[in-house]
Amino acid sequence: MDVLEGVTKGISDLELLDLLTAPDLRPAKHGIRRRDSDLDPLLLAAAAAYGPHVTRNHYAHDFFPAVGDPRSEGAYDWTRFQGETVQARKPRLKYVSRQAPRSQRLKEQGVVVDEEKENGRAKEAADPLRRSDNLPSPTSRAAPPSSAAQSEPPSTPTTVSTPHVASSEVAKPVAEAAEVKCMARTRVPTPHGTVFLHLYHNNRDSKEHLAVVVDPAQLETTNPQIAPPIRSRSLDAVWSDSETEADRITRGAYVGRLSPTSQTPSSPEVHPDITTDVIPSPLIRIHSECFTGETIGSMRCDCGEQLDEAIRQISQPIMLPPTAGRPATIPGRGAVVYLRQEGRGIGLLSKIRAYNLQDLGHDTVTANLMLGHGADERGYEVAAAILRDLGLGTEAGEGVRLLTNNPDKVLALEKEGIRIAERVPMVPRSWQRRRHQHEHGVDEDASGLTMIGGGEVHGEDLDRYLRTKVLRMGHILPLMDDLQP
Ligand SMILES: Nc1nc2c(ncn2[C@@H]2O[C@H](COP(=O)(O)OP(=O)(O)OP(=O)(O)O)[C@@H](O)[C@H]2O)c(=O)[nH]1
Repeated sequence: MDVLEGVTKGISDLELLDLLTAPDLRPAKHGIRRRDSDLDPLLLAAAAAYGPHVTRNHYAHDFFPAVGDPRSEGAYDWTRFQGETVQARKPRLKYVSRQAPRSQRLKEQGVVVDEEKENGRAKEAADPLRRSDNLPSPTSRAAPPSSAAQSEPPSTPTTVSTPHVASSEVAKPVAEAAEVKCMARTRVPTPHGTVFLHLYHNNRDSKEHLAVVVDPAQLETTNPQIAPPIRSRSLDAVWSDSETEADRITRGAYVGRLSPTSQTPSSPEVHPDITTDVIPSPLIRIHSECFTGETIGSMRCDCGEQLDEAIRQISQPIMLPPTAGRPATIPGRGAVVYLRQEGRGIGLLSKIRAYNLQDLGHDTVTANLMLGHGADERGYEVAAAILRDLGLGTEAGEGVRLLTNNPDKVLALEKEGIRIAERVPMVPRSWQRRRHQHEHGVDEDASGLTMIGGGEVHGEDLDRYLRTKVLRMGHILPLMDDLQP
């Protein structure tokens, strides 16, 4: 080693690699014999390129109980592990640290530690765009300290030793309410008028849920807005002392219309909780992602049509009771909360498989159950948090009119504390047309109904899907059995 050390002092890793593996090693000069390395130079170089933080020896780690035990089913392949049998169970080796965390040891030694800095949190706190600030771990966080504890001055360093508590002994975290943060907002012109697209992060999952806010009156700067603006509290909040006006405007925290000549950052004070008797509660739709229906125009379901129809209905001008000095109508207002829970929460892969089971004759509910899923695996906590952030359905503000036929959605939102003033039915366009034809004897096609795809969705698959929703999922929609297709 000493010889090598003398030889290699001051030369780079690459030169060393060259020295050990080159065919024309210069033994005479360095005084050492050439030896062919068993090691692949590329492997050596790759190993040298990694930093010291990478643990390379995982074979002794207890990743999964059966791994490495050739007697167990699924040995060496944890995906095949079927669980330990009672006979085969051997005492599990568990790594338990006997050392308290560094911060605690330093405290015990009387060293004052800036914990924020130690944990690198100071920067995170100042930068709300950092992911960890917006996406806490999917497991529940511990309940925040009580206000009394928060107001206590920092304790002086003490030498009293606190026993190190194993993580399993730490008090169980209290279930938290879903929290959301609007990361960005922008104006989007649509066939139904201008909407504001809001992108949210939350503390429940790592998905980017969205809110499509219809409130074009916010673009008007000349006429005073009669209804309270639908704006995100978390977006309009000041995120840090160092945030500039340009930062705020780039993430969409502005008022009025943004243009090269108009750039007015918003302030947290732009959220009056005004309620007025003359303006109907905003129309809201909680919509779940459906790639097939919304993107490729699948006619197995009416999801694409529902999304479009919701934005259309919300965008309709609102008639006001005639009063002197007030306009007869105001622009439509409301929102579509777009949740990334594809396939009623089972995901696209399972939904595609479910479609094949439906082709075999099973309905949408049975197909889900056959795949080991629930009929509906969705949750509405994040949707409720988004509505609260937009000041919709809150105790202080207005109630909402909810566009849905699904009674479970209404109950779930009410359970989350959302005030629902009215349920507004969502009647499929093809059923509206057929009822109209039946009642008026007019052969009317779907023109006149605006839709991104240019028409309504219809067909046997759709009718079967809608019937199942009514008959097996309790959706509130009059059936069309008596009418001709
Ligand atoms: N698993 C499964 N999901 C489906 C199927 N067809 C549509 N979906 C999903 O169902 C969801 C659509 O539900 P929503 O539009 O929110 O409607 P809903 O809860 O049924 O009730 P409404 O509010 O009355 O429309 C989307 O996530 C679709 O991907 C299907 O056959 N199987």
